[in-house]
Amino acid sequence: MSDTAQIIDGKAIAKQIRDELAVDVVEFIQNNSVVPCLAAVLVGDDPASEVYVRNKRRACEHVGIDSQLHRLPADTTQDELLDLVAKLNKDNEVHGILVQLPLPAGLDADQILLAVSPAKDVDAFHPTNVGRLVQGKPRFLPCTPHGVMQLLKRTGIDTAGQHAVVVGRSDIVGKPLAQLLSARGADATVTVCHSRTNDLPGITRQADILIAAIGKPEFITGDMIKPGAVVIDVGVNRTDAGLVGDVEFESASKVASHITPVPGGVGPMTIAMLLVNTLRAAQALEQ
Ligand SMILES: NC(=O)C1=CN([C@@H]2O[C@H](COP(=O)(O)OP(=O)(O)OC[C@H]3O[C@@H](n4cnc5c(N)ncnc54)[C@H](OP(=O)(O)O)[C@@H]3O)[C@@H](O)[C@H]2O)C=CC1
Ligand SMILES: Nc1nc(=O)c2c([nH]1)NC[C@@H]1CN(c3ccc(C(=O)N[C@@H](CCC(=O)O)C(=O)O)cc3)C=[N+]21
Ligand SMILES: [Mg+2]
Repeated sequence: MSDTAQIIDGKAIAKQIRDELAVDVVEFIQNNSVVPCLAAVLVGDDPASEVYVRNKRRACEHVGIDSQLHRLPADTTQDELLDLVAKLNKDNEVHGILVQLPLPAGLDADQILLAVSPAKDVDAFHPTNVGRLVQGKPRFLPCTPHGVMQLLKRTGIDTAGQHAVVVGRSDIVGKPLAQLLSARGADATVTVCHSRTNDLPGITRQADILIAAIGKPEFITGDMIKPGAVVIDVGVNRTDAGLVGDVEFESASKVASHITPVPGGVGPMTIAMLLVNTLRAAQALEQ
């Protein structure tokens, strides 16, 4: 076995997906005389959110999808935000709606996400879309989990029968990813870990596929990884040393067979899958 893992190049794979999508967008525009459009809602001035929203809009532009940015001040009220969402729901020019999280303190994210029309819910955060996913009848796949599945698929990693360990159980990443990995077709055997898990290293060392979605810089170290495992790092943590994942890349890459870098791993895939969902929303709404 080699002592250096193969790097899974999320940036390159995301570009490949965007290039494929750009062709479909052209065809959609020719057939419908309508340009797919994503509306992003950004409340307050969280610097990380600014970066993500800027990246999302740039990616839209590259594939021929229109984007709108609705900026609201940090002191926006729940009713003002609900009004904007209602307006976007009704707007026939808008196919996808994304309310950037986290929302400033005082706003109730659950109520806002519930107000987004499920047909325009390109994040797949609405309870209807979450329920459809769990029932195996998804309309949209959640972007980050779908991005992870595409990374595995396009790297030629077969998940069937493999033990996938997901560290993290958030609604955005851990939970839906466990769902996708264990779904018929993907067929992994999934263990979900969290902050109350006993003997985490003992469990992560059993993983054929280890996914870190924790939000703690370099938390997963090489000694927690089974030799030859595939390691997917979802974490994005800003530290004094720059942007790092939830995996200590240096030690992990000596043990793993494949590993995603941060940046340039899962992050660009999340954005690519958002664009895929926006075209899908436009196709369903315009047909
Ligand atoms: N690349 C991308 O596109 C995206 C990246 N991210 C990044 O992924 C990371 C996770 O995000 P998100 O899921 O939203 O985070 P959350 O904070 O919502 O969830 C973190 C999860 O990690 C678990 N956890 C925390 N500490 C430990 C520990 N010591 N041992 C085991 N489990 C632990 C928590 O457990 P418990 O439930 O018990 O609290 C929780 O389930 C972040 O770095 C975020 O920035 C997020 C979205 C997209
Ligand atoms: N409604 C909503 N939908 C989301 O999908 C959503 C959200 N809210 N809130 C925050 C998280 C986080 N997230 C990322 C998207 C892109 C990168 C990304 O592009 N990362 C680059 C680096 C970017 C940088 O330099 O900061 C990379 O990893 O290479 C990271 C994280 C989406 N999220
Ligand atoms: Mg990344």
